[in-house]
Amino acid sequence: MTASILVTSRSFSSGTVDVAARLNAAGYDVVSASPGHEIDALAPHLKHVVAWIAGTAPVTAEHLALAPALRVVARYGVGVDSVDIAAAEARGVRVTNTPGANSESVADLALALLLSSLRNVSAGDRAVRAGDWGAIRGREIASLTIGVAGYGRIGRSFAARVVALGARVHAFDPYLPAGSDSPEGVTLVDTFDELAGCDAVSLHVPGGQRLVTADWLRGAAGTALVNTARGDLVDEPALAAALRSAAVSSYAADTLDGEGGMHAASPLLAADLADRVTITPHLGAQTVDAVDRMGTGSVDNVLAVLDGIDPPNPVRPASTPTLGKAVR
Ligand SMILES: O=C(O)CC[C@@H](O)C(=O)O
Repeated sequence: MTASILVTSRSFSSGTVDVAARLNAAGYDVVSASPGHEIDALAPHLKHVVAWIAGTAPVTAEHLALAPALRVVARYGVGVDSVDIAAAEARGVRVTNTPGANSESVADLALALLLSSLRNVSAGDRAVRAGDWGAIRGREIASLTIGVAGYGRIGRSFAARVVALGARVHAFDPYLPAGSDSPEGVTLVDTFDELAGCDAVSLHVPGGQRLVTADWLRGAAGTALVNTARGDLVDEPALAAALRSAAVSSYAADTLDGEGGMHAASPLLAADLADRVTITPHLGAQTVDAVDRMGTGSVDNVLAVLDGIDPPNPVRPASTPTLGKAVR
């Protein structure tokens, strides 16, 4: 019987590179299943598969227990907050990801969301459709100090973009070695709290932790908040209150807590916040360019593990840092 590889990422076969053909050529069947990772939908496949190319939905100990032949969970993307890495390790299942594959794409979207917020693009579109051609005032990006939480690959790419447009950046990343240098226009700060005073803040840190809490929001003064990372970084009820009190001027995010199923109940989707809240359906990595790199990278990882060699991008528990309070 041919061994099977399970694919649950949303866009695996939609790039310009035929990544499934590489798996077939190596002698594996490719089975696609629900990106929501519902146990009932996945259980019949998990029984047989030797590898799983996974999207952003959780990969839990329960899934892993149903997959006796599984040798590798390859995240199609970067974030591994969705994978129970300890449970995988305990079962001898390797976990891999594709670092850098979507950095430029996510940084582009973060900039798009920031500019959209600053210039009221969504609110303007809604106004026109409602028959209103009035003026809505925004801010120039070059007049702003922008906080960047997480100064890794994506944070740096985003910072470079806004500095090129004339903004100043304050970046926070506790994993930078003390005394690290930063490029012109970027000042490294010591705490996430220091970013609350910035005109805008963009989040580029791993999920599984709460950074934007009611406490942090008390320090905000009209901040435009952008989140292309993970929905659980934000206390959504507290943020909805901060938007209503104008402590936060806008929220533009590519993610919601419980996205892909539970997100419809988010307090951030309330009708009275619609002009100041913009949400996109996790599009950050969904470019032709990033899809090709994530597909190629995840296939490289899977084939290496199945060939019995070290994958190019292994993930270990110690390489998943946290900055805020854990939420799981
Ligand atoms: O769209 C995807 O599957 C990638 C998601 C992205 O957040 C990542 O973890 O790299």
